[in-house]
This record gives sequence, structure tokens and C-alpha cells, in this order.
Amino acid sequence: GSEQQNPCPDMNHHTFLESADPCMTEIENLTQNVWKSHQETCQFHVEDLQLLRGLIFTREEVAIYHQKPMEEMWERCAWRITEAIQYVVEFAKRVDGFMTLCQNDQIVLLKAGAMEVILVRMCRAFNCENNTVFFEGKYAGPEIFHSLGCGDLISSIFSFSQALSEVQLTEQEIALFSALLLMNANHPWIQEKGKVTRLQCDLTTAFKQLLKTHCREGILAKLPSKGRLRSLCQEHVNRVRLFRDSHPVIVHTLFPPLYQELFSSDPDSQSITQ
Ligand SMILES: O=C(O)[C@H]1CC[C@H](C(=O)N2CC[C@](c3ccc(C(F)(C(F)(F)F)C(F)(F)F)cc3)(S(=O)(=O)c3ccc(F)cc3)C2)CC1
Repeated sequence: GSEQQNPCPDMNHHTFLESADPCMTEIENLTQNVWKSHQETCQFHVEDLQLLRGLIFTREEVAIYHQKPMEEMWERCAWRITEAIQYVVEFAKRVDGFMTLCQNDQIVLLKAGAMEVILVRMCRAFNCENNTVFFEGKYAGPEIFHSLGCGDLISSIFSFSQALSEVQLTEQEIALFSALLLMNANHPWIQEKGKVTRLQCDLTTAFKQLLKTHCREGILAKLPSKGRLRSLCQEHVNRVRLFRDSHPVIVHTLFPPLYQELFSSDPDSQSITQ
């Protein structure tokens, strides 16, 4: 294919010398790999999530959720999020290049990005016509999470999903956007910055190429900003800490260990998520 001018001009010279420009097929292969990894590691197919939109919790079923104690609702959500995180870990492991990173960097990238990928994936399970999300087998409005006692977090999650579902991202766009959220070389604790930067650059090229091919550059302005995603994740971490401080035994005994490591521990403590 035609020689690509270096896609990452800011790569300093020695990194440039040791790495050739990705030619088109390399970028196309990366796009196919990321799309396949996404399809294989989503909990539900988007067609199934659309078919199930007709299945909505009845008023009686919502009332039953309202009667559940806060601890039980938190435990359910913690398990759900842990399940979703495990699928995201599997997604990352299948993206070309991720497994070549050192263990430390894999953990740092997942700790920082897993929740952001879940928030993006969530828009697939969100129905913006009636402001409901797929939860435990049926579609539910925000009121079903009432007993969690964090209405502000829930409403920001719903308004985030509302805004993102209006962009009507394709599965390929979600796949590449998710991979980009994970491969963030600017994270302070990254040891092999050059390798992550290379991955980030190739994924950026792949994403831009995909948007250009499908005349979808317009969505770049509609994607949530880094700041929006980060503040939503921070709100979630704060809420979990709040719940943990008021229910230490519950979190320590019942919350899935992976969830605790990813969200309850201090952001800078290293831990094994494998
Ligand atoms: O891979 C797929 O197909 C997708 C992956 C993403 C799935 C999903 O939407 N999710 C998996 C777990 C989900 C989830 C999101 C947020 C949280 C919390 F923030 C809090 F509980 F506080 F809200 C916590 F973390 F603090 F507890 C817990 C669990 S959920 O489906 O249980 C859900 C909960 C609340 C919502 F308001 C909307 C969704 C999101 C849907 C299926």
C-alpha cells in the first residue's frame, strides 16, 4: 500500500528508528482483531439486547427491588460489575499487543480503564426510548436501583448512557473506542511507556481510518470527553468507598475479590487481577 507518513509524529527518533510505519494491512488487521476481541468478550450480543427491549420489569417487580436491603442491592451490583470486568479483562488480553506489555502495565491499564469500557459497553444495553437499562434479565428504569442509596451516581450513569446511545455507535466503533480507553500511555505508573504509546498510536490510526472509511468523523465531537468518563468512574469509586466504610464486613466478606482490588483499594496500590 502507499507509504503512510509516520502516524505518530510525536514519537521521539529512537522509538521511530526501531519501529516501521504500520502499513494499511497492519492497521486493517488490528481493526479486525479488536472487533473480533470485542464480539467474543461481550456478555450479550447487541441483537439480543435489542430483542429484549420489550421485556420490562413490572411495577410489582420494581416494588420487590425497593424492599431489598441496601447491602443486598450493593452485593448484586458488585457481582454484576465484577462479571463485566472479567469480560473486559478478557477483551484486553485478546487485543494484539496487550499481552506483550509487562504484567505491571497490564494491571495499571485495566485498573484505570476497565470501568470506562463498561460504561461504554453499557450503552449497548441501554434503551434511550424509555430510559431503561438491561439489568438481571429485564429492562429497568433508574428507580430500580433506589435501595442502593446513590441516586446521583445512578442518574449520572443513565444520562451518560442516554448521551452515548444517541451517537448510535456501531460494534466496530465501540470495539476500537474501548481499546483506546484501555491503552492510555499517559498513565503515571506505566513502566514501558514507548510500547503503550505505540499501541495507542496504532489504535488511534485504526479508529480514524474506520471513521473516515464510513464517513463517521462527525462522531468524534459527540464521544464523551476523557474528563466526563473519569469523573463518572471517580464518582463510582467514591460511592463504593462510602459503602465500604459503612459496611466493612459486607465488602470484605461478600464483595468479589477482583472488585475490591480494582475499586476499593487505593488507586496506587499494585495488585494481581489475573
Ligand atoms: O458486555 C455486555 O454485553 C454489557 C457489559 C456492561 C453491562 C452493564 O451495563 N453493567 C454491568 C454491571 C452494571 C453496573 C453499573 C454500575 C454499578 C455501580 F456503579 C452502581 F451500582 F452504583 F450503579 C457500582 F459499580 F457502583 F456498583 C454496578 C453495576 S449493571 O448492569 O448492574 C447497572 C447498574 C446500575 C445502573 F444504573 C446501570 C446498570 C453495568 C451490560 C452488558
